Amino acid sequence: MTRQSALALVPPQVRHFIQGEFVETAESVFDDLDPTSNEPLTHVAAGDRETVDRAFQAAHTAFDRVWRDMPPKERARYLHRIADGILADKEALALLETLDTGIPIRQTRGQVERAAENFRFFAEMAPHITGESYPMPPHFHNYAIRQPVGVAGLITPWNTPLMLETWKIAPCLAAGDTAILKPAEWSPLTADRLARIIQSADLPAGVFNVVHGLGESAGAGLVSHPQVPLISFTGETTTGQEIMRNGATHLKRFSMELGGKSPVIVFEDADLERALDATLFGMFTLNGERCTAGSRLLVQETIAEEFTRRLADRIRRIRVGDPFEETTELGPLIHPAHWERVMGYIQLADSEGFEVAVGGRRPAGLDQGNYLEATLLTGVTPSMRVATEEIFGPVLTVLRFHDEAEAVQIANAVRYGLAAYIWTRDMARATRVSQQVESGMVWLNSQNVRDLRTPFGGSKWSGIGREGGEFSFEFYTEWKTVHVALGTHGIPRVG
Ligand SMILES: NC(=O)C1=CN([C@@H]2O[C@H](COP(=O)(O)OP(=O)(O)OC[C@H]3O[C@@H](n4cnc5c(N)ncnc54)[C@H](O)[C@@H]3O)[C@@H](O)[C@H]2O)C=CC1
Ligand SMILES: O=C(O)/C=C/C=C(\O)C(=O)O
Repeated sequence: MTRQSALALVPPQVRHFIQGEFVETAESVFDDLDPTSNEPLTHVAAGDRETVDRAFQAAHTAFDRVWRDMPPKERARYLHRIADGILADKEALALLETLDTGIPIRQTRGQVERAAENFRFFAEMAPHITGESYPMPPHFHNYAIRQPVGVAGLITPWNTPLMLETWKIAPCLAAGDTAILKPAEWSPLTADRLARIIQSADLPAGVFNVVHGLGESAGAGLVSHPQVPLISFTGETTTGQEIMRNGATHLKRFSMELGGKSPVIVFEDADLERALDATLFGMFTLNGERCTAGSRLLVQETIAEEFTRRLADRIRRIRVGDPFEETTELGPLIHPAHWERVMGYIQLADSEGFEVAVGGRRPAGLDQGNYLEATLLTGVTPSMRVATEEIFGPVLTVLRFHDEAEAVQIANAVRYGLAAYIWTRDMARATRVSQQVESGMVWLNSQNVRDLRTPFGGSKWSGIGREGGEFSFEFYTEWKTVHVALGTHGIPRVG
């Protein structure tokens, strides 16, 4: 029933949204696939450099004529209207997100609420973008203001797409910039629905635009556009590297939210029941396709056997199946190519020497689509590929450590540095380890609970810059310093 309702919401073709309209273009199209069957759901316009430039002209004009100089409170009113529109359309958005990504419906509902909250949060911040004052009596009063920069290119991935898109669009618009969103090609449906909501909110034409298409054409077109000064990117580290190379010619400003291989460190004195719940939640929700997933479990050797046994029991009970069923906990992965990639890691068991303790196969009875059992890999050592590379699927690797020093050493032995989760009742140790671990974010005795005011992002190969609260505005605005002479004090004479 819900699946039928979702199918009824799919447009016959997903089109670009430019200058407040869904536009017809003569370009080619590509298929958007249903992850439960890999049958096409619809066709999507494949934007190119020309489409990007058309969107740029719209966004640039709107920036210049309407948005940059609109009082922030008025901008905020539009953002609140968009949040209202998202909430009013919550079930449709959740259905489309589940249809497109395979994320279970109970989880996509939460993601839609977070998308609305992203708009509310930045709407409330918009009037509070302040400057700095530097009095220099008696001759000068200097001050610095933050101004919008221009047209921002927002390039987003396919995992939890609506939430991640709105996490960029909301601060971008709140800051006074205009936007061109390039959604991921594997999950374009909620971006399309969001454009309809934004159209109904009467946002001035051109302030928000969507160019669909492949990374190498539409995405690359945005990155190489000479007049788009900002690129906010979330996606794979290797893509981020390419984007930085391609954007270097025009000295773009980048925000980079990249991959992760985050450790969950469980010490023997931890509240093991809660640590178990949090490990399962952090790894297996969003189908394991979560940038901050705690995908490397580091357990102290004294409790490793018992903890791993309990973990394995719970992982066997994870309900894999139709993402529209309310009881489903793990749906199909996004795309057959991604399924192959994740399976490729599991198939390294013999050559690398680890054990597939739970899962690792297509579940019985789910022959179509990209289903995979929740998987636990044991006997993993720190240098194995499954311990160092991002798998980005429902695959948890378990490693053992002897003491605190070894835990930190293993935690830091990867290129990534997005998140870390530490479980211990010894707060002195928790504090020490949180300071030594190389990651942008740490959660102590907690799962990934979000506070939108805090800096979100990664160190090392997990990113450059931070999103969230004031940190988003650091990216979407430019400081300008103004020096004001207060009198006619002497100027050193030259010539
Ligand atoms: N640090 C963070 O906050 C987050 C990071 N991610 C990361 O995203 C990845 C999964 O997402 P994917 O969609 O597979 O990433 P991806 O890097 O393949 O694609 C992301 C976006 O970049 C576009 N793109 C690809 N090549 C491009 C190019 N040459 N120029 C411009 N745009 C290009 C794609 O079309 C897509 O819209 C994982 O590595 C995950 O860890 C995902 C969510 C949050
Ligand atoms: O909460 C955020 O702002 C971002 C979260 C990102 C993920 O959970 C993800 O990409 O999986």
